[in-house]
Amino acid sequence: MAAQLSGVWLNSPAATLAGNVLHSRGSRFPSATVSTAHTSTSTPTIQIVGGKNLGQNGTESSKFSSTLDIDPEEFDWVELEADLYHWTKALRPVQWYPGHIAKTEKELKDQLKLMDVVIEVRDARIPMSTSHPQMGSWLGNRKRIVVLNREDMISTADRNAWANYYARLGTKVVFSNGQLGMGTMKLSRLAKDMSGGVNIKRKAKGLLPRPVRAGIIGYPNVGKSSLINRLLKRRMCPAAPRPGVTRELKWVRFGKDLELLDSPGIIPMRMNDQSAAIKLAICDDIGERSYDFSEVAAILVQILARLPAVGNKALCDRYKIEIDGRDGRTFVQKLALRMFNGDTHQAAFRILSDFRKGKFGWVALERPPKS
Ligand SMILES: Nc1nc2c(ncn2[C@@H]2O[C@H](COP(=O)(O)OP(=O)(O)OP(=O)(O)O)[C@@H](O)[C@H]2O)c(=O)[nH]1
Repeated sequence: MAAQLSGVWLNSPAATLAGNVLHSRGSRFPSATVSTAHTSTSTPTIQIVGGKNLGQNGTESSKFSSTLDIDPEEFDWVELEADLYHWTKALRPVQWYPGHIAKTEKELKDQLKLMDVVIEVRDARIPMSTSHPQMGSWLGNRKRIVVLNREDMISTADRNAWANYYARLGTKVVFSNGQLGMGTMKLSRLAKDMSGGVNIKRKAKGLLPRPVRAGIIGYPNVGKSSLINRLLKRRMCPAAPRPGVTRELKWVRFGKDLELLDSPGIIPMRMNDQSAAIKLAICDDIGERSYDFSEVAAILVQILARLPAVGNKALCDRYKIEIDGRDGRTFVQKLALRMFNGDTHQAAFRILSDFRKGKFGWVALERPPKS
């Protein structure tokens, strides 16, 4: 079954960035060579820069030109995941399970029987980490649509990879932008089409037709309420840039033939997968009290340094700090010393918020398994 895709295929800055920086094929992890090749003494002041400006004196670009010589499509995501597993093992575990989530989980299970179709919203940057491990058993054979929201925050190549993956699985997928509304009409049409059988059965029993009921569920902060608000063109559900804003389940009507359930974000009681937990923290999809900013930013630096669409060079260009091998912790400390009077929390916050704002280009932190 072909994947269902929303209309707009964006040429993201990440794709452009990757296109601009692909020089040649070379070592698999060129980043390791950079720290020994560069000395920091040539950087007089720290300055945040964006775009393609390669440095204050124009020479740094050549020193770092070898950091991105890997074909993004050849990148070994499995190896990155394996490293991420080891990096996160030593850290304090990230756990977040506020009381309202336990309550929601229970209520959602009760409401499931009312739903004709379940719309599972995920963060397009981390579709695997925003997939609840128990979702399959809760839903059983229920009709399901997977929504990859925040499509604006990934590259075209990321999007194509996920679209192909879901097409292979035969899963209905819609890419959406909950801020601007892209994909929402497609989603409502698909929900109605998939549930058309409900009213055929009702008619056969002599019952009047009723609106199709679609439950919108997913991790915190992935954009569930925003999608509903965009569809309704009204702010019916609370939405804000932090996890845990929606606290109550709420059915709202869209036209005469669709009802949507907005629900608070759910997350496993115990996050066994700490790589996923760190990615949730990086993407701001988990309460910020649950993690240490410096640790999470250090891991983010290590991930970004490895990603072909970002690499050491983008980090160095932005902060005018070289990365020592793959040591994100030292990078955060150096940034703290240079810009924030030694305050690593502030330095970490800057790196995380730069990533969340797309200052390194729009890149996904996950790609689907190859087969
Ligand atoms: N860039 C971008 N931001 C989005 C998108 N969708 C939603 N947002 C933003 O993400 C934040 C969270 O959106 P919400 O709709 O509150 O998320 P939620 O899933 O309902 O969150 P909970 O209440 O925690 O369950 C808001 O600041 C939205 O403006 C999108 O597609 N792209």
